Amino acid sequence: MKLGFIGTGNMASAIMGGIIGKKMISAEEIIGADLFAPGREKVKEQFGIQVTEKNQEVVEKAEVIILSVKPQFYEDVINQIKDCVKKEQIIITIAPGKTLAWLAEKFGKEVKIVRTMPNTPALVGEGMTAMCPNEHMEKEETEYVKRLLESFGRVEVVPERLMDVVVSVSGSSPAYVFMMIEAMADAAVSGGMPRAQAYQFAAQAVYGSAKMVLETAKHPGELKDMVCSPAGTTIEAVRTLEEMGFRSSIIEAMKVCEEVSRNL
Ligand SMILES: NC(=O)C1=CN([C@@H]2O[C@H](COP(=O)(O)OP(=O)(O)OC[C@H]3O[C@@H](n4cnc5c(N)ncnc54)[C@H](O)[C@@H]3O)[C@@H](O)[C@H]2O)C=CC1
Ligand SMILES: O=C(O)[C@@H]1CCC=N1
Repeated sequence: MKLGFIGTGNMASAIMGGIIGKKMISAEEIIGADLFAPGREKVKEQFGIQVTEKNQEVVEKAEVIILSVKPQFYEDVINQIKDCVKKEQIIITIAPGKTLAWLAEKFGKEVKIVRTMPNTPALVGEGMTAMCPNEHMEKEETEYVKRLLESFGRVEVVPERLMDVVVSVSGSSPAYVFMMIEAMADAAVSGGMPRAQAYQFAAQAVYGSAKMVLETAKHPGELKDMVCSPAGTTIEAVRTLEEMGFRSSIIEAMKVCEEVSRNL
């Protein structure tokens, strides 16, 4: 087995979908453990991976292990597996707030760890992941993990101090973007557009706008100005958004998100 997951919920499924979809690792070489039987069966059926109820079995069989349980369960899981983890295995963490220092203390021995923060667009190969290897990772091992993570989107190695910011700007942000798409579609429905069509229009507009930011390297403000014709429709929408605190509500929400991550 090349890859193992402890916890086969939303984020693990998104990563599995991305990795298998890009043929980076085949489903037969992936094993996942979950306490919850229907959760295990779901990924077995959806992706064709091997599943087990025993976390230790994942550690016995996999070369790279992703700890994909909620942060609150990290300590229990680490206590369960730490004695079976071998020196050459690589542990990837995806939980907010769980620092490399905390992880090292909980494992209590030399373990290769890469702290990461992915996001659910991994499922469609458009994830954004930050990674931060510990001191026991060799250069080639870090490169291998980076390639693995790149199979489901973009990856950046960042200093660990930025990890809580990453949670708010990319780990959690798909939720805010989905809310915006939902709200945009609701307004379009209110204007008479059928709902399915409204989601398509709203989502494609968000997707295309994001692509413009990434591909033109222009300042987002300049791209916004390009849409606003004098005395036109858009500038009135922009004025209303400013009046309703659109940008400050996003900034404030993200500061709270960052703070929660720091304290988990
Ligand atoms: N959902 C997201 O968008 C993102 C989640 N994350 C992180 O990913 C991790 C997992 O989050 P989700 O997938 O959203 O949660 P989830 O609740 O969908 O999945 C967690 C899974 O772990 C299982 N589980 C709980 N205790 C276990 C144990 N002791 N042994 C084995 N399995 C156990 C649960 O049954 C569940 O299926 C969390 O640390 C979260 O912060 C990181 C980035 C994005
Ligand atoms: O909500 C959470 O705690 C996780 C971390 C980033 C996205 N979801």
